[in-house]
Amino acid sequence: MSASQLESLEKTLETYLPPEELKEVRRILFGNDTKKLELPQSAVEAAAERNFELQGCAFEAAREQLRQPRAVRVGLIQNAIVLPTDAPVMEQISALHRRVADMVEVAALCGVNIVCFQEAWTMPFAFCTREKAPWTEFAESAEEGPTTCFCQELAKKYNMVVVSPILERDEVHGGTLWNTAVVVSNSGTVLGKTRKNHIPRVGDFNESTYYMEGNTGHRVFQTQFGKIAVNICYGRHHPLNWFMYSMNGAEIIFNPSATVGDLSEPMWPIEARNAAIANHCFTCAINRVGTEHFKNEFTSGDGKKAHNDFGHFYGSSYVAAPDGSRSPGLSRTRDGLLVAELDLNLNRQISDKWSFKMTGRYEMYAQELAEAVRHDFKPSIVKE
Ligand SMILES: NC(=O)NCCC(=O)O
Repeated sequence: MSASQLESLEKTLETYLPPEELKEVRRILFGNDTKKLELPQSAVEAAAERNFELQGCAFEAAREQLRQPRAVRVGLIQNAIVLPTDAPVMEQISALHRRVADMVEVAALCGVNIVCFQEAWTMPFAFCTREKAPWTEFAESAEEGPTTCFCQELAKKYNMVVVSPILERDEVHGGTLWNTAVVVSNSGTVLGKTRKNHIPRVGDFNESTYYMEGNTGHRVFQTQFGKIAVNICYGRHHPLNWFMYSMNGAEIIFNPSATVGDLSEPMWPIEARNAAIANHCFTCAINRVGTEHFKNEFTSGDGKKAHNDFGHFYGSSYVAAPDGSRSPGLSRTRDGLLVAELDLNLNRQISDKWSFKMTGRYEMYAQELAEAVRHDFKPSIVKE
């Protein structure tokens, strides 16, 4: 069986394990079971008609005496590109707008409050080619570009916060390019933008040809539905990156990504989940699906043969909670919408239980880190 044929880990476990064993395996692998979220029949039918997977689950928290539950519904959208990578740029963008609009409409039927798309969602993930044309033409203004205007319409129409990760062109700073997530409030105004802090230089992910390390720090966006942050793709390998969003108060951290099986699949289920545990918050990891073919061959700089594709983007988008539980993953092969209801009260409940924010020795780390980044740093090693 090829990597792109396996539907999902959960489906394989369900197919082959007897029910009692499956329950135990699920408990050990995935933590407390999430509740299945009943979704409207109209949404289920629309998803089937539009050929994408729809899953719903709920993370519950204990009832408290002084606080009401703080239920918020997030929607994670994963999708394949619609047109071939050599179709005209504007046609590719418009086709993706139409596809995602169809999926957001279903998210609205499911009562989603905050929706997040995958990294660089308006384009093929062409950074592997290291060619500038035509890929830089996909870049748009974060404030006024056609994609942001499109998201503003969706946000207003559905009273939904929209997190839209795009390739940004910043005309204020000489037309520079950035890997940026635009956060559009449910009122339709652009709340702000946040840029990818870390650039991969691994395998075919050589994105430094296109944009620089982000300069927006670890900002958190206060929305009507909670405080959110966006840790874009490769940032998920950096525990301190998650940590700093959490330090600024993030209750939900989205991780819009583009990554392939050969490179990262065993790490995928662990990293965002571990971040949720370590930072007492919810995390939402989103990855695109499909295999994208490029006209011109490129090499990975590893002595192997040149090729025309990255390999298989394995989807598997999921939500993780601060108690270590997680949602089922979306398919490895199909477009999908995951609707998860999160009771944000769980963050403080788990924080009160495990107290990582109290037991963390931040002053000590800060002091030692400040020393470690100096050019004349001497590692603290005790020798005989
Ligand atoms: N887009 C991106 O940052 N990909 C890097 C590969 C990975 O982090 O798995």
